[in-house]
Amino acid sequence: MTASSNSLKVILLRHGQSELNHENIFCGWIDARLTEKGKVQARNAAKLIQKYCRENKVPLPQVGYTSRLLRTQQTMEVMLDEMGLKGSYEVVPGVEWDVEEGLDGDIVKVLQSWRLNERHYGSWQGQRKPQILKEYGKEQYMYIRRDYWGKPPAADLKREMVQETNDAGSLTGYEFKEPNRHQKYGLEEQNGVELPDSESLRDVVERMRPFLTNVVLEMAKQHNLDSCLLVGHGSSVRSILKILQEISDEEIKNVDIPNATPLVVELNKDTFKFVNRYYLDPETASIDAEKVRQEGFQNNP
Ligand SMILES: O=C(O)[C@H](O)COP(=O)(O)O
Repeated sequence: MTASSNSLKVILLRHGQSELNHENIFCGWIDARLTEKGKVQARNAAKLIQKYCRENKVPLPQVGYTSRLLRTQQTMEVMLDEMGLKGSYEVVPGVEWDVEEGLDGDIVKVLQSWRLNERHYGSWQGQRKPQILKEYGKEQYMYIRRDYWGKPPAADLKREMVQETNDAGSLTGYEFKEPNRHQKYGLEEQNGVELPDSESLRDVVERMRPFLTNVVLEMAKQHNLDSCLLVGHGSSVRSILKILQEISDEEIKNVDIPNATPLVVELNKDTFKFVNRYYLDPETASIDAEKVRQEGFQNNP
């Protein structure tokens, strides 16, 4: 794909396959790690980005973004390693960042925000998708997974989520639980951030928008960036696309995001208006996106 000149290339991708993706279990804010396949996917994504940047004379990203969840950080680490780059990681608890801070040419500044986290899947987190499908039926299952307003039942934070140090088995029948929030999100708590116990896609768009506007696009403007690299999740990438491309509430229902295939969103450098969007491996993306949509309807992938 030939990039248009003088546009900002937001290189977006969902993390590589995680342990829970592999098990067909709803993950959300559970801090799953990448599988070996997920790491290989991340390495391949880096090679696609290097090829794209070389062929289009686009500088490799100087700024990167991940969520606060391990699977996006691991994906970023593998990709930067593959590109021969070093990353300097910093958590941004709010929606302000000193965009005038200089960039070090040899180091990629990687900002990490809870606002890039996957949607919170509420009480569905840790549950097997085929089981939830059976319990809720196809219509409700897909409404909650893909409709803009679909929202899972809230997690009982008093039980599933506070993972004490000696977590002797699950009190809720869950095999997996979120990490203890006071440990994982201490910075956010100190900044008075209220973290969710269940989210619709709309909720994700609302918490994503200020970070995109005040940090991601401001950084691009301040440093006249040609590209930036953002590693998110299925629903957080859908939210970013909805905002940048102004996709309707109806149309976003049909968007599924595959693991680890880079998606370039080109924006006008002056107005940040949407110009174009394309996968760097469209065939693989189309096949894998359909597999994502079908999760739960078949046994483990
Ligand atoms: O959090 C997860 O389990 C997945 O990223 C959600 O996947 P889905 O929204 O495609 O079911």
